[in-house]
Amino acid sequence: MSNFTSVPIIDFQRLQDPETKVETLTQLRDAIFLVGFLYLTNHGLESLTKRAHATLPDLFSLPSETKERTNMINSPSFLGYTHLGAETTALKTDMREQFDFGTPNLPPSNNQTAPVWSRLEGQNQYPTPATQSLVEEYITSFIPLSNTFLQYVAESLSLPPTTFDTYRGTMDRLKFIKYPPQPSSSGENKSQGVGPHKDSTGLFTFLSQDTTGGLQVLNKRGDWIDVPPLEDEGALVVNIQQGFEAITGGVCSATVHRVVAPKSTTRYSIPFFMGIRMDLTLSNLRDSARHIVEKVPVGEWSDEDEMKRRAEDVPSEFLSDRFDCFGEAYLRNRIISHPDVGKKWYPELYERYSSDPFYLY
Ligand SMILES: O=C(O)CCC(=O)C(=O)O
Ligand SMILES: [Fe+2]
Repeated sequence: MSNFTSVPIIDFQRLQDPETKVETLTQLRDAIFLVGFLYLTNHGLESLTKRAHATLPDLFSLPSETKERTNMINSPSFLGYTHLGAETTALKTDMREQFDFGTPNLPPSNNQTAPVWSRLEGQNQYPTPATQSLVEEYITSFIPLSNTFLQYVAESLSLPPTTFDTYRGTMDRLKFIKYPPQPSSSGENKSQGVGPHKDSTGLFTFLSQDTTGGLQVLNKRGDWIDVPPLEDEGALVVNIQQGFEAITGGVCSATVHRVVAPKSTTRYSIPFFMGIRMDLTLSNLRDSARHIVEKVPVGEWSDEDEMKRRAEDVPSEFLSDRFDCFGEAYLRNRIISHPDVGKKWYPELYERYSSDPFYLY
């Protein structure tokens, strides 16, 4: 990551228009290489995201018994409701409330010998039928957008458009999040909406945020850079996840980000997390990294050595030999973020991960 001071804007229509495509692919490549975050405008799903946001105040105002009936504690797949204060990031409590959903109607895995992480793909818990239809429509609409985007990313790196298609997982994730206001008097401990992290469940995240603000990304100098809502309210914030970082050997790194809790208004956001194949092993990842990195032209980069170094020794937990495959690293992330759920469904892994400092951050 370089010392960027703002997040670039990529116009999706200009990527699709043959007249402007080449120029926009260059902007996309710079956003991917240098920042790891971008705004995506004119993507065509603006009315859907607007409609989804309009439902969130009522959804979160449902009686707590209704929300609690869908508590994530019921789900070995970490799908469902998380009340305020039940999630931890970077060892601190996040001041947010949320519903996690996954791609609906996946075939159930009945295989007794399936690896433990295959339980991450499971059934949703819906608080209302209206939420179910909204979630189904939302995920079904974001799958083609994210797939097309992934092909443009490949093209922007001078790779064939389908280069990353085989890494695509079967389950994407969607979250509806509420950040209630935390007045300054509530103390330093409560200013964390979500703590510093890299997204860890897949390839790219597509986030729809409201007009409140609070999302920040970390540049190489260690400065937190604001990612404010744009005047174009339909813009999505897109960022690289650890899965994409791993398959590109760190050439495209996942940028650390956080949300500072709002002081006086409620903030809502909706991230869609594009899934990655969970059976990828460390050697698959290393091979793909080598194969992809070799082809990415670094010539125009001002600092070729920096690029090579990143490609070789990126500190990605998904390239760590502590984990056999991506699904295992992903499961560890879920267990650390939602310790109560982890303890219930995966007691041995919970013990291992929570007693070894390596696993905690
Ligand atoms: O709410 C946001 O703006 C970001 C949320 C986020 O980073 C996450 O849930 O991974
Ligand atoms: Fe995130």
